[in-house]
Amino acid sequence: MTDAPGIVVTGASGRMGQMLIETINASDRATLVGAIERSDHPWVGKDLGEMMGGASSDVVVTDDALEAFAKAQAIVDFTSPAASVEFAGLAAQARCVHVIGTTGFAEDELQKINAAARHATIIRAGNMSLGVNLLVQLTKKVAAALDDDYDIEVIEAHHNQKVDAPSGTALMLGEAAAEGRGVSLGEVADRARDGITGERKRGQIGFHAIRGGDIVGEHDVLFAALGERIVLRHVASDRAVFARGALKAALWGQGRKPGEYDMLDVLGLTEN
Ligand SMILES: NC(=O)C1=CN([C@@H]2O[C@H](COP(=O)(O)OP(=O)(O)OC[C@H]3O[C@@H](n4cnc5c(N)ncnc54)[C@H](OP(=O)(O)O)[C@@H]3O)[C@@H](O)[C@H]2O)C=CC1
Ligand SMILES: O=C(O)C1=N[C@H](C(=O)O)C[C@H](O)C1
Repeated sequence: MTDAPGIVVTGASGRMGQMLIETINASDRATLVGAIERSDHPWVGKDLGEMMGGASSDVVVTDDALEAFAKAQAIVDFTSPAASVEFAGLAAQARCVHVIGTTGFAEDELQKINAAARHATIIRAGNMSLGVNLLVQLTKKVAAALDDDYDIEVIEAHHNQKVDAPSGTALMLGEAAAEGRGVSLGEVADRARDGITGERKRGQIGFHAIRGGDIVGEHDVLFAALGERIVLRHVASDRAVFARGALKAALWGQGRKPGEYDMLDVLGLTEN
């Protein structure tokens, strides 16, 4: 018998799903107790270890999320917005901590997650790495120190399988810059330049998305003024940084009261 919390990974066959499973299996602080895939997925009903190309394991991949969640203390979920909204309801029913790494949510989906957090402990962040969360705080500080003479642009690069843009991280960085400046991101964001756009408007925060090859995740926040530029940069070269953050979040959430938290809370980086 062990005190290590039992964790279920959703989207087990995905890029992050497999990385999370390896990270949990390598840890002595948590135990993998379930793996979820959609009902029509070829892994369902099969041994997880074998599906990942290794030795057989104690876990059989299932499409019955509620049954799996009922045996767990935490769910780690990097899937799709629609799936994460559904899992939030089920995790709340099962009284599990729900760690959400999924990005690309629409406003109404975020509201549903927020509603689930009235009954459940949810930790959601568009990027679970320590480095990006530090960059978020730095971005806020630099934006607060500079005026609108400094044009802010957020540039992100990802692999060619990514389906959402701007990335969740780029939006976190844009929010941090807007907060530092004391403005609402919704009012100053410029997410699509094409054709005769006219001159850049003072105070805008621009977003640019590069997609290619196997780029894991790269983010620059550019502050450009007359005669100088400041660039804050994070480069992820291994998805393990996200998986380690997600596992840390699942452990941090144990015994925490219901509510929606983020990685700044988990990492103790929230400013008073
Ligand atoms: N917050 C962070 O630190 C990070 C966030 N991400 C985000 O995580 C998400 C996943 O990324 P990635 O792993 O690269 O994507 P993948 O497409 O490789 O994996 C997603 C997995 O989720 C599964 N899935 C989707 N819907 C369901 C469902 N209803 N039930 C069960 N499984 C489902 C997919 O199955 P199927 O193939 O059948 O659709 C797939 O196996 C993205 O939103 C990405 O932006 C990624 C890295 C870091
Ligand atoms: O889809 C990805 O791969 C990533 N998604 C996250 C995002 O949207 O920012 C985090 C990371 O950059 C990788």
